Amino acid sequence: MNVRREQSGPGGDHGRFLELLKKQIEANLKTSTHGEQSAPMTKRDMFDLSQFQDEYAFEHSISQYGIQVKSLYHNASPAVLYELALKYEAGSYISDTGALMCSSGVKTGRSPQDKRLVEESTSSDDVWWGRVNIKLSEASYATNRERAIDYLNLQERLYVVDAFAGWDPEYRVRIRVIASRAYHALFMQNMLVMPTKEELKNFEPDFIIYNAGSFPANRYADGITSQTAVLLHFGRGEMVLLGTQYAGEMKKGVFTLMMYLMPKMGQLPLHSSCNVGPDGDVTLFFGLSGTGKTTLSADPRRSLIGDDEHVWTDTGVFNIEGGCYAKCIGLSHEKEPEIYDAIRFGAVLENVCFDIDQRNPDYDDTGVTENTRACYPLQHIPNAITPAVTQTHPTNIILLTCDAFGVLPPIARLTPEQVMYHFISGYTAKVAGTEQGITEPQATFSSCFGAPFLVRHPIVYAEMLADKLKAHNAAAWLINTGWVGGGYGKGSRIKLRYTRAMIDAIHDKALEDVEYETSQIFNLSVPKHVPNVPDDVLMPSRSWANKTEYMKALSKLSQLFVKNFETYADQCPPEVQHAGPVTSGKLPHPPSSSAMAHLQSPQPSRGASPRANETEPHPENFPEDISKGGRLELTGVEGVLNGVHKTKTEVK
Ligand SMILES: Nc1ncnc2c1ncn2[C@@H]1O[C@H](COP(=O)(O)OP(=O)(O)O)[C@@H](O)[C@H]1O
Ligand SMILES: C=C(OP(=O)(O)O)C(=O)O
Repeated sequence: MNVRREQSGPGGDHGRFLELLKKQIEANLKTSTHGEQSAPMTKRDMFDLSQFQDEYAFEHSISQYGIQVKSLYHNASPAVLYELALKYEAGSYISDTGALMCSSGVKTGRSPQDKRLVEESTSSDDVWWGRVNIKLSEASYATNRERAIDYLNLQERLYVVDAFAGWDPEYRVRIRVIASRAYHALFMQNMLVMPTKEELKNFEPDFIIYNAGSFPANRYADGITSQTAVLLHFGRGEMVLLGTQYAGEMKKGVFTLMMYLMPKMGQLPLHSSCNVGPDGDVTLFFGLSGTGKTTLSADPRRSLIGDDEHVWTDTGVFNIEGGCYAKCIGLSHEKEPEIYDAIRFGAVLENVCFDIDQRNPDYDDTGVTENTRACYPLQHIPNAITPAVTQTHPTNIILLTCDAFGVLPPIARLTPEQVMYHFISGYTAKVAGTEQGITEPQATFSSCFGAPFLVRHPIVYAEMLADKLKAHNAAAWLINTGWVGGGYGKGSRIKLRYTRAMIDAIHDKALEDVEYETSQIFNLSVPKHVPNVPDDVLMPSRSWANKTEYMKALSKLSQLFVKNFETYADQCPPEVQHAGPVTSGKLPHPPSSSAMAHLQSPQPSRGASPRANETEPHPENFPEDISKGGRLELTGVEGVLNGVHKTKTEVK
């Protein structure tokens, strides 16, 4: 739809209806008396009472929130949004392949420290309060909400997007975005699932995003600490954005909503990508931002379901989103052809530098940010499946970690207990740019590989995953897409083609009959050979030139794992507690009971059984305290539990 709507002035609802009717009749008359002979009326010109009713209902609905702007662009076509962005939004251009290039201004990544959840009666008991979910009072929310609406009301024109979060009609949520920028509207039209004309009729949103990101928050309001505010109110079904125009906040706001809602419906939301093989086998790739979900799920041999946010339901998996949001840094046709070619008319390029004459993007230029992005509809990927739903349960679960210490093997097969341990731990690195203030990879524990988006306690999601794994017997793998041969600054990021070869080997079942060896400390089962990957890349103890440095880094990382897991240990069965690194021959925590207690220890039946590796040096040969000298430090937000720490969790 490409509808520009003029909103009513005084005269009340009835008056407005008549006014609309009059306008339409005049337009029809003009068309039918044009020229000597009656010009044929287009379908759009024809009197259509139902269209009036829809427009009327829409306007009525918008005005209920106090929005009084005259020009509303409702689910406008990409072409119209392009024109408006180019005309009114500084820093907007068309790229040589037809993408809309936009600037998000000062904020070029998410602002997790400015995210707040309103403490209110309908949701408060379910929330994992702490540093991820920081409380905000109703009063402070009201102040900032009003500020956002006041700002939106000052605009000449606003953009409204009505669309769904979720491809499965049973679980989808109706989202309305009200924004002051055409770029934000196009972004969300790509990222949400657009309704059909029929579905748009009587569309009453469950959740509204007020995006007033070009205007600062009131930093003197109680609980607000900067001019940026990313506010969620589950009771009201609302999100308010002030002081950030980074479009990723909206999509992650919707994901946060799904992280809250889906467990209420007994379904498991995951920060993961998903694709399907020619035989219908489904793979989920879990990972924090920058670990490779988008890159690795875009695979010419497999069909894409989605690149970032999914729900594993009782019947299969559905994508929450209608599009992808890929990182562009270092993008080339050679390395990532599907993503490169998806950047064409309809796609949004965010904060990408380009040649001023030719308008061709320079994907190597980090002049604005390292977090340059492309957002495009799923349909821009040649083998994407829409509706993005599969009725099959996953065969493979791949945990992606970007290890900036460079000590985790590039690929390891996990036992069910190890999956739970690593899922709960969520060890990875934040890559530069995705969050404000992160300028180089920082090691972090981001529970469930998505701590910034968790609403409930991580154990809630972990227990649901344990149930799914038990029921569907998926094979699980840990893939380190981070550093090899040394940590950040010394080693190098593992070549994408090697990671792809490992993923291919998983899908080709080429790792079922190879020999495995066990890595020390982490006790990970590592294949000795992977087709098209040099053997010496596979085991870190061999890929590091300096073995002493390696043992120091290994020892340090394992200590960090143990420390981090202390927070969760009392909620996990002994098998899961013992599935982490063993640093001193002593197991860190006493056994306990939990919903995960059904997990049993034996290795999964697939493939050859791992064999102990006799060649690796042992860290106890390197007794120095390396925690002082390490180059990488853990950042604080993830992995640290604050506030409510539930001893018993249940799905509500
Ligand atoms: N071995 C690798 N595996 C996956 N991605 C890699 C690898 N090496 C470099 N990269 C780069 O890392 C980035 C991964 O980003 P992306 O796939 O968007 O992550 P996510 O979807 O998890 O946020 C891409 O820019 C990709 O080119
Ligand atoms: C958009 C984000 O995530 P991803 O890179 O996973 O898309 C983000 O973390 O801001």
